[in-house]
Amino acid sequence: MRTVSVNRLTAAYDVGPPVLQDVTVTVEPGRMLAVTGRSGAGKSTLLSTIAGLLRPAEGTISLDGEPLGDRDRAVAQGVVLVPQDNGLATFLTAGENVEVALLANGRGPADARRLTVECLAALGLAGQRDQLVEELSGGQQQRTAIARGLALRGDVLLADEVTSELDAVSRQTVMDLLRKEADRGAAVVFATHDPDAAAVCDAELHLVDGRAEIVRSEPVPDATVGRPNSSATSTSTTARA
Ligand SMILES: Nc1ncnc2c1ncn2[C@@H]1O[C@H](COP(=O)(O)OP(=O)(O)OP(=O)(O)O)[C@@H](O)[C@H]1O
Repeated sequence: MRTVSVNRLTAAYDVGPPVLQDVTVTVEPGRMLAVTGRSGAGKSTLLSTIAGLLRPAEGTISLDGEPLGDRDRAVAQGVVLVPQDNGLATFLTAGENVEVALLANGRGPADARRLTVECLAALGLAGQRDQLVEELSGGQQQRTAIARGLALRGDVLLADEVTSELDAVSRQTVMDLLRKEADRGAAVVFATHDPDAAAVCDAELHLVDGRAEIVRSEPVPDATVGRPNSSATSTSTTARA
């Protein structure tokens, strides 16, 4: 399992000013970091950069001290991304989406089938396995993407607003599953607008216009999804999550 170290990261797209500036954060195995901030603050950009989809303009990202490469290398390093737009192939079934990802990841067919069944069931989608993604509801699609991300058993799990279309019960299920991933030893980075979901994470990195402005580095006592949030904050820009 690997520690993610983001050190003085500045990131920019081809056009426009930097979207992230001087962001520093560490996520250790077994911990969950919430990345919060208003729409456009840079949450997805941070996750994309950790995923290897966007190269840092300045600063570094490393896994256990090993520099992160491009997306292919990040995949080989065990970095799993559940993207905001879910990234599913709509012309495949829910089961095929999960299974194909596992086969591409080097799992044998029997193992891929077993994990697919297990992970879809964990997300309450046992009955949707043979249904085309384009026929699923938005929330079911989101849960399928999470099932795929969990099935890959990454060392690092990047979950980009994966509870945005879910009802309270499903949201709680997903947060429990993300916690299980952390308990398995993964470093979990979870971008969210939801203060309750952020509060059940071990630390919180808050982005304002691409700068890390507020960081909570300790869990919120007794935090539960669905209850009012009472997140603590500090002024440090480094979270040892
Ligand atoms: N592919 C892109 N090319 C150019 N600019 C982009 C691209 N993707 C995002 N941006 C810009 O980067 C900034 C940060 O966007 P990002 O998607 O990271 O924010 P976010 O915090 O995830 O927002 P949201 O909560 O709405 O998903 C925004 O100003 C956005 O317009």
